[in-house]
Amino acid sequence: MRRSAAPSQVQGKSFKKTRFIPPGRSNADVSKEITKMSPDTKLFQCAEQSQNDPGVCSSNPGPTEGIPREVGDGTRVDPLPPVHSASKEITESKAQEEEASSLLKYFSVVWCKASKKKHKKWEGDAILIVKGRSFTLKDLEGKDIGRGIGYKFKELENVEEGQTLIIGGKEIEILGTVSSEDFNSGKCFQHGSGSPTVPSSQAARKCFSNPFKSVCQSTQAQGNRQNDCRPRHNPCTPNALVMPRPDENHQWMFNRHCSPIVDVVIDPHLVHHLRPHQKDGIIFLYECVMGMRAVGKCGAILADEMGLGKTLQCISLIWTLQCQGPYGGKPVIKKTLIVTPGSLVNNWRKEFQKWLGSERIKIFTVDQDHKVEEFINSTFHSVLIISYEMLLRSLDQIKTIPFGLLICDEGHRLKNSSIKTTTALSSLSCEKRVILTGTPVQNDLQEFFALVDFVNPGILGSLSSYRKIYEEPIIMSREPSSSEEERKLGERRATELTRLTGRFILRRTQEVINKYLPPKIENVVFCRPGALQIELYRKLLRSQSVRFCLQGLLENSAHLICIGALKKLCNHPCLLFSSVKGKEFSSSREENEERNLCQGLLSVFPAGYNPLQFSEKDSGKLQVLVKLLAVIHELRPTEKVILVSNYRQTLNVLEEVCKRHGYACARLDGQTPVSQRQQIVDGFNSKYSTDFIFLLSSKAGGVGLNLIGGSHLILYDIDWNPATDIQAMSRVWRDGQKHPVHIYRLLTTGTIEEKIYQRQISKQGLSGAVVDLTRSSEHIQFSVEELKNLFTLHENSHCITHDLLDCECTGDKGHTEDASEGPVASRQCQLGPQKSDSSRPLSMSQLKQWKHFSGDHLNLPDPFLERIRENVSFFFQNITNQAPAV
Ligand SMILES: Nc1ncnc2c1ncn2[C@@H]1O[C@H](COP(=O)(O)OP(=O)(O)OP(=O)(O)O)[C@@H](O)[C@H]1O
Ligand SMILES: [Mg+2]
Repeated sequence: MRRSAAPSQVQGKSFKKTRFIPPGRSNADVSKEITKMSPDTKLFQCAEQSQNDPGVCSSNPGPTEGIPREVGDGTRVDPLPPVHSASKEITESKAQEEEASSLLKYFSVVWCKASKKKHKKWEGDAILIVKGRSFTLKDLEGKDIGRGIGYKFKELENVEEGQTLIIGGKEIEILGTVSSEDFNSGKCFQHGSGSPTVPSSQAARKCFSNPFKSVCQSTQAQGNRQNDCRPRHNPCTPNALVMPRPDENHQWMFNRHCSPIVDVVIDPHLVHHLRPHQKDGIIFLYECVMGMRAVGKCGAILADEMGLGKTLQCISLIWTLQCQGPYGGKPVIKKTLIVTPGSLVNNWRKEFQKWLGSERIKIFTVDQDHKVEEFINSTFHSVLIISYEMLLRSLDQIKTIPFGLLICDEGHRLKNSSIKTTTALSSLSCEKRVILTGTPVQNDLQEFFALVDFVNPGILGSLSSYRKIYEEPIIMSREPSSSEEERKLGERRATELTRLTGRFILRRTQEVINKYLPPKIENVVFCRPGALQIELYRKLLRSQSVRFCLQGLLENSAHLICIGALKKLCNHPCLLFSSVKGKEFSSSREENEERNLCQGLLSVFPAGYNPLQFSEKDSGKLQVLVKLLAVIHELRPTEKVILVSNYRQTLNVLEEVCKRHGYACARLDGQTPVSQRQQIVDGFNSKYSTDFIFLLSSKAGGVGLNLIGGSHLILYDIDWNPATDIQAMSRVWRDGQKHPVHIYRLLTTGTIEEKIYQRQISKQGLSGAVVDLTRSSEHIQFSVEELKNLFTLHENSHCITHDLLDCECTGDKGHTEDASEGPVASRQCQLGPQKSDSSRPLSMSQLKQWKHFSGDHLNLPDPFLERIRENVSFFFQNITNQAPAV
């Protein structure tokens, strides 16, 4: 050991007698500290040579003094300490050198600035990493707060528990060793995140075998309390769903008045309806919000796939917590706040009514006529349902209400901690927070942090520590250039992050309810473009704007205008015509550019063309649509159709088609007042409805709606973002649907629509992180190569998507690729490989396994497809659940 560097020699005797008052220790410990400090206190040199201990550096001059060096990550290190004489260095054995390089130890330490002050306090915890002949000191946020290299192996090897050292101007005390397992997983950095007090709900449930025996023992002492502490529902009935009882830790923390423990039992009226996964989900939610899964944290993320009944699970939780509690039977909460997209406010009310009737619980929904004040003044309403928009407007009032539980429906919108809504909701004092989302939450590590930190603030530390401890190592490990060591560290950190957050995130996939659902027949239909469409398409591709785009000469969003024009043309040429005719006086730059682009096309339209009297023959897809509607109407007169487009103008065209053919229709788009939306949905779902068609703008109202009144869903156009389409498709194939569900995705053969579809299902589209409803196409970047591909019309192919699949068939035999051909490609979650997930977009190789036929195929297996074949060049079809009797 370097005696020359001992504090007694460097800093004089006063330092030797330094008295520490470490946080949380009694004065009795101080004498021990002193003994530890001297003479064994070791002095190390470090990167963070503090200004106030110059003596450390200069006390022992040596050969390398004054030459700054760099450590691995480029950090400049102060001059190496003159630790040993040159001759000693030379005599160090080679074997020792080798030993040194394999030395790797981790210690938990406390630290404070080294000073001569009498009364010092430890300033924080840290992790000391001793590696080879160097050390690094990291705070619990993962930040380096000290480092140094070039020590003698022996010095570092002998570091042990209880020692007090000075390194880089910091005084540290070694508290204990940290296993490499705990370091690699990042566990040693976790503070305050708590560990599960209940390992699993299964284990917890075991202790219920005889609830009356141990629970609520009616001793004399409990006397009058006996009646209060009986479970609200009998936990002994065969189907009783009993919540896990709190363990001793929980009781110690929350049962301050030593009330008797009472079983919390879900209302049998609800249990009767619950699916098995919903029962598990309710136990999960209960454990989370009661703080039984992570000490001191009461949040949960329920990320079940769309249609799994997240609403019912929450209603069960609310109803239970508002009436019952484990301590003396006292209700855990009094009031609940549910925040949801505007179009779902009334859906929530309906679901409450559906499952609990109107007497058990009083719901208050905020709208134009019903303000938050009414809820504040009401004594009998206990649940407030409000839209995100209204919440922002009434935040000050909402803050005054002591909500016990906060539920954020479609909560993936809180993924950005800096947006207004997240800030507003975070400012509420309510600790029990639940996020509901059907969208996977683990695809982006920063968004993941925001959601987790919202429900359980601080559980992953600060954002900067999260980045250092999890995000950076995980991302680094996925770089092709990462070392073996980096790869392993990243994997371990990812595993640990999953373990840590897995306690309060639950996701189940569609498969769990498949058996309760009717068959689903999905079709991708490639429609031949009409003659006018082809002519206009060619002309558009030859336009100056497109040529400039391909030469990279146009700025900003010019390519988006060209893409927009092509998409309109695919829907119907009349939409292009209207872009010129309807907008002569537009002041917006985009509209002007679009008008200029389309102006040159007018000569292609027949003289006297009137867009309002459009012909169905001018659009391949519209022709297919008209025939499809006719055959559904004819073969399934009692069934109804949802017709989806992303554009209001297209919905206008489709509405006009409905009128022409005498089909009654309902419509919901971005302009439909929020207050009317549920009524429109209910009207359509009702068996008394005379509407045959529901026109839906997927962007406006797709999320969360139940449109089980319809069993045929036609996606008229395609969005860049597969999540938009997946959301729309999930509206019909869900609990309550009685008929086999038919889904038709219409694409115009050889055009940009096929390219968008390919992008949706190819790796490129997926790695662009578009599996997310809140991302819009404006953020998609295109290379010139990609634009060239987008701006090409393939006139001679039946289906360029099929051509890309490398499938050997010619589309004439109803070909299906052997499903055993290999693993199906899917997007990797940043936390590691995921289970199959039906809300993820289809991949190319999955598509290859679908049945596929060319339009010329002789025996189409489906009467609906048979009727439209004349205008169709290719079909893909996939049937989930058993084959329907079509
Ligand atoms: N156990 C059940 N039995 C019958 N119907 C159910 C059951 N659970 C839920 N449902 C019904 O299933 C439909 C879908 O439920 P819900 O709207 O809660 O889905 P979700 O999980 O919120 O989906 P999304 O992510 O699309 O919002 C609703 O009509 C609901 O009433
Ligand atoms: Mg929902």
